[in-house]
Amino acid sequence: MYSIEVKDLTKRYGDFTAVDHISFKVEKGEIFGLLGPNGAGKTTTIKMLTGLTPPTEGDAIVSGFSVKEKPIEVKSRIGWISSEVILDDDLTAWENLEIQARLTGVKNWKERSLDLLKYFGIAEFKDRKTGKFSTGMRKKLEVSMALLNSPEVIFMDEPTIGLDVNTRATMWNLIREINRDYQVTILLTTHYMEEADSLCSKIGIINKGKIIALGSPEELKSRYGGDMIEIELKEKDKLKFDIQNAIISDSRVRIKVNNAESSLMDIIKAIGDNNIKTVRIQKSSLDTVFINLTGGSIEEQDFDARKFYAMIRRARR
Ligand SMILES: Nc1ncnc2c1ncn2[C@@H]1O[C@H](COP(=O)(O)OP(=O)(O)OP(=O)(O)O)[C@@H](O)[C@H]1O
Repeated sequence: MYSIEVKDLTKRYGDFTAVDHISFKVEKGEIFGLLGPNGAGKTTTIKMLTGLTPPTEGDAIVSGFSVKEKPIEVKSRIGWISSEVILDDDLTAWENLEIQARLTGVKNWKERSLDLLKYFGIAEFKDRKTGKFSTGMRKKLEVSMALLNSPEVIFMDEPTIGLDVNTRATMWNLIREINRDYQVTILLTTHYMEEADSLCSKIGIINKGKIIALGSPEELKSRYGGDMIEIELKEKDKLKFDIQNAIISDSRVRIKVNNAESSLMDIIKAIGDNNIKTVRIQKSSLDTVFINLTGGSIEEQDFDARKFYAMIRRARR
């Protein structure tokens, strides 16, 4: 049984195709990750799946309703957590919950809110203004708000972007716990490989509006993975020959191999150990999957996004 069925979903802005005929299914109770770099089309996909923007072509059935034909029914049955600020800092946690209840038409919101605040261990702070909340508490409140209408599916757009390592770990636990305890299906977007790898039972890798690979993290790694040897050269001009499967950018050479340990000595000999500054081995990961599929890494393509979100965080303080 599926909570989400996406078929040829497409969004065009004028001549530009932001999301290009994507199709995938998310089983009930699954944590599905849409993994891709900045500008890949993740937010646009979430906006279509949550009924916020209509698709140009294709459709998706979310919680039994078409996002194209019945966006209001979809909206009332789902939870949504965006990467942007959604709490009103001048209001208390309780007041934020009340607004959410009114927006989503939840009748028994007081009882449900208290249960959720207790579940997340923040009930004692319910009358405190959220401006005084720590980032971890804010995340717990945001998740409580998304669960208020007892949704079958929760959408999370970049749920841990800009969070420090500890808060990110807290958020990962929250996601696993609500998936287990509230049996909620979760579709999250991320550009963090380790996040998709650790949390998601199934991943769709999205790049330039297209899903380029679909499967469990293990399936993707065994199908498209491989080890990566990364060598930093002392002088890049001295590299006078071609190395098979090498990606060269400035003084950095990345070489895809089946097994790093068994290929390393030959590669070092070929480059010449007097021209090598550092050597790093990366075992098969979703990063190598992405590099193998696109020729570049997600991190490199995401430089601007991270700067942008760091700026938002600074502005928020
Ligand atoms: N309203 C819009 N009008 C025109 N182009 C848009 C609009 N919204 C998004 N785009 C473009 O569509 C592409 C996909 O954007 P989207 O925000 O979905 O990407 P993303 O994968 O979520 O990346 P990010 O991590 O930056 O949010 C980008 O090139 C973006 O500039």
